[in-house]
Amino acid sequence: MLALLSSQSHWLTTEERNQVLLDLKSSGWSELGERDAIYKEFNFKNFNQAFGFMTRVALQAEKMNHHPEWFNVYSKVQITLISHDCGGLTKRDVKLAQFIDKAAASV
Ligand SMILES: C[C@H](O)[C@H](O)[C@H]1CNC2=NC(N)=NC(=O)C2=N1
Repeated sequence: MLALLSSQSHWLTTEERNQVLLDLKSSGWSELGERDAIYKEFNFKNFNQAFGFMTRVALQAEKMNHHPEWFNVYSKVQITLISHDCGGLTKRDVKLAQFIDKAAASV
């Protein structure tokens, strides 16, 4: 059962987690205090760019069946990533965060 759980949830080992958090923090993500989640704010030139970015992220999220918590006003997009089924940060969050950074860089 434990093996099943860990393979389904893609938990990070402590070592992976430390390395990954270091990388994510250097690219502007931060750890949330109240939950085991990561957060980043993106600012674009206008709504069109912000929503184009969100569209690309949405398609990837649907493909991964892993969806962001996000908030958009005009050119600003605030994103929180957490694996709800696990109640914490997993490899799926890391993978989506990396996709999100690439998508934001290519706007
Ligand atoms: C039923 C469906 O598989 C689940 O609700 C998925 C959808 N997307 C999800 N996204 C995130 N971030 N966490 C989840 O636990 C999650 N669960």
